[in-house]
Amino acid sequence: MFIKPQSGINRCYQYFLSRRSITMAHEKIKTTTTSDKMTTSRYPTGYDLLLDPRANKGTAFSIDERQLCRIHGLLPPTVSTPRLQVERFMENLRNMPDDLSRYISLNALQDLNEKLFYRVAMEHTQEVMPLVYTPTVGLACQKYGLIFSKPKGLFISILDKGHVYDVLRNWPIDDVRAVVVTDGERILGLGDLGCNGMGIPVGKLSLYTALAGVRPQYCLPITLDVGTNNEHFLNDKYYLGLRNKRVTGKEYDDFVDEFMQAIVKRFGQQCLIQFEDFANHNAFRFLKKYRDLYCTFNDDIQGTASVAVAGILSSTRITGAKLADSRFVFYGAGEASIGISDLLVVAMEREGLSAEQARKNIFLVDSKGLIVKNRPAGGLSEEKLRYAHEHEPITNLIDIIRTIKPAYLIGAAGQGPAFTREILELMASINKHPVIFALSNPTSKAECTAREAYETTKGQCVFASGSPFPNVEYNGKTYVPGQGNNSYIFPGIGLAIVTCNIRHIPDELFYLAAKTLSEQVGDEDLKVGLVYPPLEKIRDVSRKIAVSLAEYAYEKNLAALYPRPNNLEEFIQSQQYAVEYEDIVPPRWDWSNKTLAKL
Ligand SMILES: NC(=O)C1=CN([C@@H]2O[C@H](COP(=O)(O)OP(=O)(O)OC[C@H]3O[C@@H](n4cnc5c(N)ncnc54)[C@H](OP(=O)(O)O)[C@@H]3O)[C@@H](O)[C@H]2O)C=CC1
Ligand SMILES: CC(=O)C(=O)O
Ligand SMILES: [Mg+2]
Repeated sequence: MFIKPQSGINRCYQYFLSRRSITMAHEKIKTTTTSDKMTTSRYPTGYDLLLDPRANKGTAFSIDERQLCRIHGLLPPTVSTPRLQVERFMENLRNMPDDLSRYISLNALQDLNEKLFYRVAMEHTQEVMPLVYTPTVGLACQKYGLIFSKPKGLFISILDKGHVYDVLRNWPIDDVRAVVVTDGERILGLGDLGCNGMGIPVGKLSLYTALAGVRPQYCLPITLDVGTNNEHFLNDKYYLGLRNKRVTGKEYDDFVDEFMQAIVKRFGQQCLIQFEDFANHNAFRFLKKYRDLYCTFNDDIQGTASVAVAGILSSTRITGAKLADSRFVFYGAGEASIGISDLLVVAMEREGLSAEQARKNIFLVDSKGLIVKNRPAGGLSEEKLRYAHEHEPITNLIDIIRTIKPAYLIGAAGQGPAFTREILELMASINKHPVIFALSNPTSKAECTAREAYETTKGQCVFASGSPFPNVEYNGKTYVPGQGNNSYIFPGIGLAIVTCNIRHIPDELFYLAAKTLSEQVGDEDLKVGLVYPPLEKIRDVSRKIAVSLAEYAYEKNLAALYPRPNNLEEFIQSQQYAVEYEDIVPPRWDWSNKTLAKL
């Protein structure tokens, strides 16, 4: 496959892409066959086979395969089982000095042997997820200029304006079905990390595969580099992005427009475009602008809404209270909090309230205090205005809680510890089972820790957090904090979309996903405090979410895969990525053509 050179892209990079395109071309042949066997005709042989992450099995190649593929002697003589390979890798991983080293090592494994990487991630999800995702991915983004090794996605810069499609053509796979895109302006709660934000789409798409079984070849991480306002990076010699302040206004908007159109031209209308970690002032605008034109959603607004509402629905099984009778205080009034509030309104409507009545139960707090109609500082966006109360202004969170007396306190401000001992005690004095969600990421930005929440409320609270916390032993009981993170939602949504070609993503899908997720929480989970299913079940949970979304999509004529599979669950399961290595068999002699047959 020939790749047209792009000006400004160095030759090594071109060389890498052309090598990878050969690999991917092989991959394409493989995915269009029903056979589960690899033949030597479809994969590189010799040393090149060991450099192809999709085909490489490392020490698990059998002796026959080694001889057939001319790699005999390139590996030590003992053949490992995949199980032993996983154990060996985990042993090494655990011996590493810190989490950033572990992140780098996992990244390297993904580049070397993709199946082994996903086997490790699937069999050790609890241990590996915090390394490829929050919190470690936050640190990895901050250090991206130092640790970047091989491209895992596309960097499209504002200098490519007018040629975005040409850059997309450099991606060597045509059948891309899911793109996660960021412009790096609001990476977790860490702010503007510019081009270094690439770690986020890469991590999110790894979870598409590890948590839902979306095939990795369908996934494409993209960073739009329009500059950064982060002075630290502008002065950092290792920073890899453009060294200019962010381009804004019409030029930026036109660039994003061009990007959206180019994705459709390159990969088709059904290609999912997940917006991730755009700053507030762009996230809501783009969602409104593109939601009816493209197969797109904003994970920070809609995915987060879905996971939080799932946790809220589960929490009612512990508290016994109806949502309609509960008050909610959100610390933070941005993408996450507004998204959750809007979906919460839908949930309360299902309990019989009108939208207006539901909004009366929801109180948002932003950097200027409680959101009220007669705010002296003014400046309420359209989204905030929906939740503005007729109330006197209050600026202090503890005073707000004292006045509102909420059952739920949900943190998504990205400001770090804000739920003080006094606040947690106050919540416990108002409620038998206060619900405390500390959703901000990474861990350093969480509003409180799991231990602080359980200990201060004497084990009475229902707790979840955006980044994981270890179990807490308190008063002879083990509490298991759930991870209220959109990673419970977006992989299942992605799986439904890529398998059933869902063209469009209405809000209802996020409510459905929340309900389906909450229904997967068992009584035994609730007993230890979990409002989400345990991570070990995540692949099944994601599939269940995908099935319920696909059913809805077929009902509403939104799915383009025809004919509709009779059994959606079986069909979706059959499409999930398998980590088992494929056997390599010699090409068969085709007697009719007297040639070596290609399967
Ligand atoms: N667990 C999960 O799945 C997810 C977690 N998050 C996390 O949530 C956090 C926020 O993300 P997002 O909503 O997208 O960000 P936004 O920038 O959209 O919103 C941040 C909000 O916090 C408010 N805020 C800032 N400082 C304070 C303060 N001192 N007191 C009260 N409010 C304050 C801002 O106020 P103002 O409007 O006045 O500027 C704004 O409303 C991040 O840490 C992110 O990682 C996000 C998505 C998913
Ligand atoms: C989880 C996530 O999407 C965020 O913190 O931005
Ligand atoms: Mg995000």
